[in-house]
Amino acid sequence: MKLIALTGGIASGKSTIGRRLAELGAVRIDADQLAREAVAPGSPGLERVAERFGEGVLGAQGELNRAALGGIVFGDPEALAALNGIVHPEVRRIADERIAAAEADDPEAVVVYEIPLLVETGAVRDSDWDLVLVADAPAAQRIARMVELRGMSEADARARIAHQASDEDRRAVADRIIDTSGSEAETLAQVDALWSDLHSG
Ligand SMILES: CC(C)(COP(=O)(O)OP(=O)(O)OC[C@H]1O[C@@H](n2cnc3c(N)ncnc32)[C@H](O)[C@@H]1O)[C@@H](O)C(=O)NCCC(=O)NCCS
Ligand SMILES: Nc1ncnc2c1ncn2[C@@H]1O[C@H](COP(=O)(O)OP(=O)(O)OP(=O)(O)O)[C@@H](O)[C@H]1O
Repeated sequence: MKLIALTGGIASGKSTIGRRLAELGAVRIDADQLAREAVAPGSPGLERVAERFGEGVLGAQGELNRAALGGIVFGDPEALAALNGIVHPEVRRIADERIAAAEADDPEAVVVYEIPLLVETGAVRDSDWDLVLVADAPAAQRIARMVELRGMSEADARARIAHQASDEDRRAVADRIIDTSGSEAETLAQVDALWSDLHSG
């Protein structure tokens, strides 16, 4: 098995790269999705979140009210650390389970773990990555994408970026960088080249 960590700042093209790798045959695991599973309705994770942050973070159907919880934790580092302490170990546990299952299914599998907060959560040190892959485009371009493609305000887009690790910090842990500042076709061509490198020698 080859285990790849895929990270990048917001709107840097991670999902575009992850989807292409999956089309080429990789097993794709998405940390954001696992973080949602960790606090799914009825999960022990959600129960702990409600104990810590109060019933006000639950919706009418007992589901997580993400906006309410976001309002509490983004702006209160202690609260965010408490939330991370509940969610991240669970994400890690599920990820390890999925990675082991992929390897059991195919010992030659390429597994791509898409994790936006690879640097921020310290996960870059936690696992034995065969390759750390970083999607990289200038912040100004990513802001333009968030504004034009997602209808976000420029101020919101800037605030999201300001909360994340810096491009320099991500580049410092990269084994390979995909430059996503060009066209989407240029991004995909770099992914295809990476895939053939993975399978040669
Ligand atoms: C607080 C929550 C419920 C808010 O949900 P919401 O859907 O409103 O926002 P979303 O998850 O899209 O996050 C928005 C942005 O905040 C940043 N962010 C999210 N979680 C974290 C975190 N733990 N630390 C730092 N930044 C974070 C990211 O840059 C992200 O792009 C949610 O972010 C959450 O559960 N976070 C903790 C779990 C986590 O770390 N998730 C990230 C994947 S491991
Ligand atoms: N060269 C490029 N490479 C990748 N994506 C591009 C490129 N040019 C434009 N885009 C567009 O930029 C947007 C961001 O891409 P994507 O969703 O893959 O990013 P992401 O890093 O997964 O985002 P998020 O952090 O918000 O999950 C998409 O709408 C994509 O079509």
